[in-house]
Amino acid sequence: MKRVAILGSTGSIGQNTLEVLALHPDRFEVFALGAKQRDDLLLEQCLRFQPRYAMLSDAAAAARLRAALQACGSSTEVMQGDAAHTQLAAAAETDIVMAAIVGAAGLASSLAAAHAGKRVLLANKESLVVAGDLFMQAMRQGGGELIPIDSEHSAILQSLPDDRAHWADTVRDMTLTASGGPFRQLDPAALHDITPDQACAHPNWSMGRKISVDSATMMNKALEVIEAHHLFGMPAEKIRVLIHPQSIVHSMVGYRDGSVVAQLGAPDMRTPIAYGLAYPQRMASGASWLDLARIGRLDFEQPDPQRFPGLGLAYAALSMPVGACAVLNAANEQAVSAFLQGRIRFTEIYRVNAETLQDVDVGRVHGLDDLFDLDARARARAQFHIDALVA
Ligand SMILES: NC(=O)C1=CN([C@@H]2O[C@H](COP(=O)(O)OP(=O)(O)OC[C@H]3O[C@@H](n4cnc5c(N)ncnc54)[C@H](OP(=O)(O)O)[C@@H]3O)[C@@H](O)[C@H]2O)C=CC1
Ligand SMILES: CC(=O)[C@@H](O)[C@H](O)COP(=O)(O)O
Ligand SMILES: [Mn+2]
Repeated sequence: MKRVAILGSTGSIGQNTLEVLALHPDRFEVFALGAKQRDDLLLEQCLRFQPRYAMLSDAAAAARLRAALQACGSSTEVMQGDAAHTQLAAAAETDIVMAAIVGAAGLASSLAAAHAGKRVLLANKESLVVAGDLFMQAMRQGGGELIPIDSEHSAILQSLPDDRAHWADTVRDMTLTASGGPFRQLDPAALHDITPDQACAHPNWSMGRKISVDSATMMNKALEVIEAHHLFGMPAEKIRVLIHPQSIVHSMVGYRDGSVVAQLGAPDMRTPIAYGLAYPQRMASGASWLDLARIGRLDFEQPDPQRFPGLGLAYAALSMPVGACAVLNAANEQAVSAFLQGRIRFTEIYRVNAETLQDVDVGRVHGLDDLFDLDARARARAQFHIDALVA
C-alpha cells in the first residue's frame, strides 16, 4: 500500500488524482490532502477519502475545516500554513507526492519532497522553470523518482528508452505538441478585447484558470520548453513546438535512425496521473478510450510567432544567465493575475513578460535564497509595468 500526499487537492489536477486513486483503494492510501483556502471542497474530499492529515495555507479556512471535521466525527487532523505542505511532503510516512499547487508557490513543498527522496509526481511545472538545476540536483541527492505529470512530458517519458543512459546518444530531438488554445484562428485584431472567461475556455482540456490563460498566450508551451530542458537534459535548440489542435498526440521523440515515437491518447489528465502513480506498471485510469476512426484526422502546423510571441521568450530566457527563467515565470504569474482581475489586456501579458525579462538584472544565483530574492524582484518589476499600463 503506497501512501499519497496531494498538494493542491482541490484543483483540477488534484481532483483528477483523487478520481484515479478512488479506482485503486487496494494499492494506494490517501495520506494527506492540501490546498490554499477552499475548505468546503477539502471537507468533502476528507469525508470521502479520510486522509490522516488535511492542510490549508489560509488560517481562517483551516479553522473552519477543523470545526467541520470535528462536528462530523472525523479523525483527520488539520494543519495550517505553508509549512504544513512542506512538512507533509517530506514526512516519513509519505511515499508519493502529487505536486499540484499552481505557480511558484508550489516550489518549497515540491523541493522538500525531492530532498526527502519521494516519488514526486510533478504537475507544478513552475518548480522546474524557477529552480530547474537546483530541483534536479535535489532529486538526485534525495534519491527519489521524478515523474512528470504534464501531458507532454509524460508523453516524452513514455516515448524514451527505459535506460536513461541511451537518451543522449539515440535522441535527435523532442517535439512538444500545443493545441494553440482558444485563439489559434481568431483575427489577431480581436485579441485586444479578449475577456478572462474567453481566455479560460480551452478547446480540449478543463484546467485551472492560470494554466488556461497560459495556453491561450502559449506561455504554457514556453514554460514546458524550459521544463523539458531540465527534465530530459535536452538543449533548447533540440526542443521543438508544433501546433496540433486535436491534442491527441501528446508529444514525440525523434531518434537518430529517423524513427519518431509518440504517445497518443484522449485529452484526459487521468492517463498521465495513472502512469505516474503506477510507474513502471500500467493501471486503469478511468479515461475514455481513444477512437481515431471517430476523430478522423490529426492536423499539425508551425506556431505563428506573431500570434504567439510568448513562446520565443522561453528560448530567450534559456540563453540568458541562470535565473532568467525564474524572472520570466514571476512576470508571467503577475501578468496573468492582473489580466484575470481585469487590470490589463490579454495582449499586454506578453508586453509585461518581455519588458520584465529585459529589465531585471539576474545577478548570480548560488542557491534557493537567491532564487526567492530574484522572484520577489521580478514580481515588483512586473508590477511596475502593470501599474504603468493601468495608469
Ligand atoms: N490542470 C491541468 O490539466 C494541468 C495542470 N498542470 C499544472 O498543474 C498545476 C496545478 O494546475 P491546476 O490543477 O490546473 O490548478 P488549479 O488552479 O485548478 O488548482 C490549484 C491548486 O493549488 C492550490 N493552491 C494555490 N495556491 C496555493 C498555495 N499558495 N498554497 C497551497 N495550495 C495552493 C489551490 O488551492 P485552493 O483551491 O484552496 O485555492 C488548488 O488546490 C499547475 O502548475 C499547472 O501548470 C499541468 C498540466 C495539466
Ligand atoms: C494538459 C496539459 O498538459 C496542458 O499543459 C495542456 O498542454 C494545455 O494545452 P496547450 O497545448 O494548449 O498548452
Ligand atoms: Mn502540458
